[in-house]
Amino acid sequence: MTRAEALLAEQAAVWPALAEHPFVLATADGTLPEAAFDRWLLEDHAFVVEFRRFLAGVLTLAPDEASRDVLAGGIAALTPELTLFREELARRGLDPAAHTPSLGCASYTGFMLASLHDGYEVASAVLYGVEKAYLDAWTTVRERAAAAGSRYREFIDNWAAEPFAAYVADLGTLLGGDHPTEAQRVAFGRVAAFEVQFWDALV
Ligand SMILES: Cc1ncc(CN)c(N)n1
Repeated sequence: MTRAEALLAEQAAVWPALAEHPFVLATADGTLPEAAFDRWLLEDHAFVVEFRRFLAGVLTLAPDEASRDVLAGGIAALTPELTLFREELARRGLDPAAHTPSLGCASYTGFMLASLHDGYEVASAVLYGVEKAYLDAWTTVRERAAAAGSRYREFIDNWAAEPFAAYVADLGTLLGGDHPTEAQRVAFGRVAAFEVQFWDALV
């Protein structure tokens, strides 16, 4: 079992709640109220802004060029992702500069950025968890929404298509094949809990 598999296996009681969360299911079947999607757009835009700083920090900690190549690809992908957020926010008349992130969002991004001080092993486990959580949630949206089509197609394509799945697999590979360290296990558990509370706060 790889480190990534072991970390996920330990969260088997929590992880499925991400892909089965009411917010995710309502996004999939098209019943999500517009106001809830607006809330998510503002909160997740704020999250991604901080996430890019975190990812840049992980890149500076990475021990070799192969890892840095993977991480640099992740940073590059955030440019079109942020454009997608900002265009959708503008279409909806929402101003991200006027949005104060919730305490839950601020706690999550604060935890993420603080994990950089624990070094590459922990920060890379946090990164894997953050990205795997969205891959799994948005893959559920894609699978359930496929028949009906979706208003959220661009967001589905961002996180549930092959390039992102391949990137997340690469992030898992970067963790290596050993048993996770205790610090990685604790940090990964925190990511799972933060992801659930992020969705909970939006419904
Ligand atoms: C809360 C959250 N978790 C993960 C991701 C994927 N980077 C995100 N955009 N937002």
